Amino acid sequence: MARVRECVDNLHGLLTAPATSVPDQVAIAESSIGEAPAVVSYRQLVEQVERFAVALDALGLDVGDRVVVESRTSAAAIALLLACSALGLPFVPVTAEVPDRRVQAIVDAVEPALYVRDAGTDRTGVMTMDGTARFGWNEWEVDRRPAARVRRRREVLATDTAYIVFTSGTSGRPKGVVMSHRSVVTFLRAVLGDGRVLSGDRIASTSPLHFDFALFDIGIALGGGATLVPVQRELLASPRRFVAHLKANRVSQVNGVPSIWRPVLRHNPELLGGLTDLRSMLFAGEEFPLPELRRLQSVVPGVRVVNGYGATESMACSFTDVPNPLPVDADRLSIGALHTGAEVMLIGEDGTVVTHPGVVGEIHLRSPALFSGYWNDPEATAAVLVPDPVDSRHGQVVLRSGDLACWDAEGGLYFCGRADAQVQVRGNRVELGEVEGTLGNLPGVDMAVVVAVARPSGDRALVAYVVPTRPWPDFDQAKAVEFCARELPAYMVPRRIDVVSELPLTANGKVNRELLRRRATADL
Ligand SMILES: Nc1ncnc2c1ncn2[C@@H]1O[C@H](COS(=O)(=O)NC(=O)C[C@H](N)c2cccc(Br)c2)[C@@H](O)[C@H]1O
Repeated sequence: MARVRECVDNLHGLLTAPATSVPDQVAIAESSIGEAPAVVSYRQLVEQVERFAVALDALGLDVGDRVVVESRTSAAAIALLLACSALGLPFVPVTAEVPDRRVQAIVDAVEPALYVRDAGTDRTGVMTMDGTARFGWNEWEVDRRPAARVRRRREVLATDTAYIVFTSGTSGRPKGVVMSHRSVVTFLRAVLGDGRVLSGDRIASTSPLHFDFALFDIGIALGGGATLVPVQRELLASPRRFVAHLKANRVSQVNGVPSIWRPVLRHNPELLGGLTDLRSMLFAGEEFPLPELRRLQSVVPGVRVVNGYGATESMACSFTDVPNPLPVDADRLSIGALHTGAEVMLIGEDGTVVTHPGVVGEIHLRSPALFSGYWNDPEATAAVLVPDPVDSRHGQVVLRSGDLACWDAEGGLYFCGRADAQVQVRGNRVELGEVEGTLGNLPGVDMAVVVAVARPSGDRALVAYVVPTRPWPDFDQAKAVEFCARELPAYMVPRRIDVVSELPLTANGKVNRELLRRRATADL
């Protein structure tokens, strides 16, 4: 079987490089679940990668054959992903949190040559047509060998697929984001080049392996010769255990979606003050509600907070420091500090480039780290990898993000919601985020989510869900509606405002707006 050559861009090469310079540096610090060693050095990681590569090679797969890996973020899983990369086998990460129906849809779409799951999981509801195996640290068990195949390929190239990550895709049908080694390595090198990771860093990764945020964490930690500290999902629900884990591992950086901070901010914010090694936290995936962000800054005043923005289709594109402390009158965060080697254009509805401050346009990303396309979906691909709106003659495509934003006079770039989050209410365009921002200013409201519900009349009604800063015995809905009526035009005032103790989350930890929309439709 072909093995990637040293000089060819590949995740394996980038993430195992520190084994040459700092072989005894800890690569991954695992809470000692099962028999996996508590810490794994770069040398030990590379040895395990090699064992998996030999095992995979023995199965006779061909470059490009997909391997579905079901696992939590672990040293063994990372070693397996890197072994797949070395052999040019695209990995498709799934986790126990992904329901059978969705895993089946992914398996049916990618037709994996091999489905490997970590010994800790057992999933019976998924039919696979080819090879199956189980793995662990120093553990490899083939249950069903993959069918024999002709090996057509002789080299692993930078343009070969590193991974396919399925996104929920607002349209409902999951779309497989196909990322090449060249794209993801180019992106990670740029972020590392911007000096975001120091080799002594200990980076807590709180995202599930099926979410590319986890792949980002693995990429910058190992690519930067730092230490990755996986944080399992069950720890996030318990503030005491979450903080204890961060402290025990002397974590210097915590990466995750905004919701990972919600439980500790609500129940035990004082615990965060004890994290003396914590230097920075990076959030990404959705906007951080400003009341919560202010509270977070107040309990960890010296910690750098970075607003990471970007889509799986380019992994990410900007990392902007949040002003610390956030000015009192700030009602939005910039996403304008692009990593080196990327450029954003705002395109107006008329297709021209928007440069005037305050004018909203759709973010188009020019970058060498763009995805190859959606797996087996050329139409969806053509809709987002579009000709360069400035000059299409050179044939280069840019990523049409679906996100709206505007510049300010100082070059700050401000997120103005998803293009598909613009709704028409009684003929008026409403940016749901604007209504959410206003509700967020209501005293005692921690965060607010506003959804638009289609009415039989064809019009839309706005329904708001607010999370109070503390248990709120008698939320006065009339007063809240009155507050909105004073602050917003009539068509932007929610029809209902419900108090919820917490908001439903997606498998990636983002607010589950789709579920709230369904709930609002049922309630109305
Ligand atoms: N910082 C923000 N403010 C506001 N809206 C954000 C932010 N980050 C996203 N989004 C939204 O999420 C969409 C994209 O979702 S995604 O494809 O699932 N990818 C993601 O969420 C995660 C993303 N790949 C990623 C992974 C690792 C590091 C970083 Br840094 C970013 C974007 O198009 C935006 O609409």
